Amino acid sequence: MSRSAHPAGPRHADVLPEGHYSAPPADLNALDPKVWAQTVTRDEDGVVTVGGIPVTRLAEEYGTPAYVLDEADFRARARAWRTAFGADADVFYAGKAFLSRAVVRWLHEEGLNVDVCSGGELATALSAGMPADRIAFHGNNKSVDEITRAVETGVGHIVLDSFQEIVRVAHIAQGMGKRQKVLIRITVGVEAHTHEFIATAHEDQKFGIPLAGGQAAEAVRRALQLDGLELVGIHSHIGSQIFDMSGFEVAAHRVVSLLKAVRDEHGVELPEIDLGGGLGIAYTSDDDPREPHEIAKALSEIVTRECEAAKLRTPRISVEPGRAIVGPTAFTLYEVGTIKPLDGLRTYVSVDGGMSDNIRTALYDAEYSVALVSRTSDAEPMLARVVGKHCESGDIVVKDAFLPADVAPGDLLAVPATGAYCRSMASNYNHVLRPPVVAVDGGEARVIVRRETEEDLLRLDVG
Ligand SMILES: Cc1ncc(COP(=O)(O)O)c(C=O)c1O
Ligand SMILES: N[C@@H](CCCC[NH3+])C(=O)O
Repeated sequence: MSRSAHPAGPRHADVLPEGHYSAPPADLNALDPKVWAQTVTRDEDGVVTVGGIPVTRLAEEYGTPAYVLDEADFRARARAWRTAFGADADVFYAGKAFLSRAVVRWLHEEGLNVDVCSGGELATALSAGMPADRIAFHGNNKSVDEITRAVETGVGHIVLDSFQEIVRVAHIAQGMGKRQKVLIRITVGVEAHTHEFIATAHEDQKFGIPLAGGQAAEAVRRALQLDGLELVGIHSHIGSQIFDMSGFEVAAHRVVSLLKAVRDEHGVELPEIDLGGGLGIAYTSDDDPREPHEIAKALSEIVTRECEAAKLRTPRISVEPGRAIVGPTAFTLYEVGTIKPLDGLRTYVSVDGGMSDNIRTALYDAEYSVALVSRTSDAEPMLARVVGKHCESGDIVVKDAFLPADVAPGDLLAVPATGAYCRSMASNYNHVLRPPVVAVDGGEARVIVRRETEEDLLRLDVG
């Protein structure tokens, strides 16, 4: 990542604190289209608009903090994945990134399927009308109740994550007189270049069955023997927020090698492979994401080539993008509260949310950018840290950012690229209420997930 050691921030230029920071951008009022949703722009008064609506109006109507989601952008990204993979492949949107009924309806309309990993996500997808056979069920520790519901409702497939689960799902399906379609999730032994908490294909972590030591082959052997299961394929997901395509390519290669081994041992050609999600997005201008058509081309080429070489029928490919679809489509709108300049260090700019609406900075040391969106400013750049309102010094939203030095209480700030893993990982820490998700499109805004209320909190407190 390109990080300059010496930003030219005039107010703090004498003693620069340790940490990651870039030089201030040439124009603090500019909005880099790499990190902002597609319809975001500034109007002639300098106010940022999205979907044709000024953020000042959104703040007045819906309050802050709020996640603001650009529906046209979401649909365009979903469609780009659908088109890139074509009719011979399936795109399962990873619901863990952000799931709501509106989103499920958009996905349905755009021809995507959904991957869920809990009873709650399954219920949301079903209640919004996603046909059960277009839902895949994931998870490393699915409960008996979750498996039973998944089989009962007829989900398209269940992804088996362990030897115990192979037996458990077979037993439950057989008990219902059903034969459940399943894939086996394997760990291909790839070191994905991402934060260790979100890398999932190396061996020492909780997901999947290792390819190493013949364990994946043994899992296939067992699954093929059980009446309650119809083994249709192999699944691999190497991690998340990945830019380097080589990890996906190695994973595809290893999955095809297993298909070949299965054919050689059992005479069975498994018809499907799922290569998971994980494509990275731009959180700051330093990130250069790959496009869906690039990953589609790379994956289909390698699978086709290797299957031809092995004289295997080319399997149907599916993928599970989450972040790459929803991440860039939303920003979080905050109001500035207390401002605290620390001489020789940086200025702490507090906003009315924090780690309860975006845990990613605290959890993964994630980097974000931020902009003043309620007006433009010609003031000098000021090295700032955008922090929340929680009782925790790690409650940081944007660790190192340049904001105009005249930023003041009441200004609106927006943090782009918060569509994925922000609302879905939000908490009630300090009994702060989770923000709404406001969808905007063609000059209209509507709440798709409402703001939590104190009544919501107290309803659960039955003591
Ligand atoms: C099995 C599986 N599929 C898909 C995803 C979605 O990943 P991403 O949001 O990085 O595309 C995840 C999360 O990392 C996952 O665990
Ligand atoms: N929650 C993580 C990604 C993990 C995805 C689920 N396997 C993030 O915010 O980056």
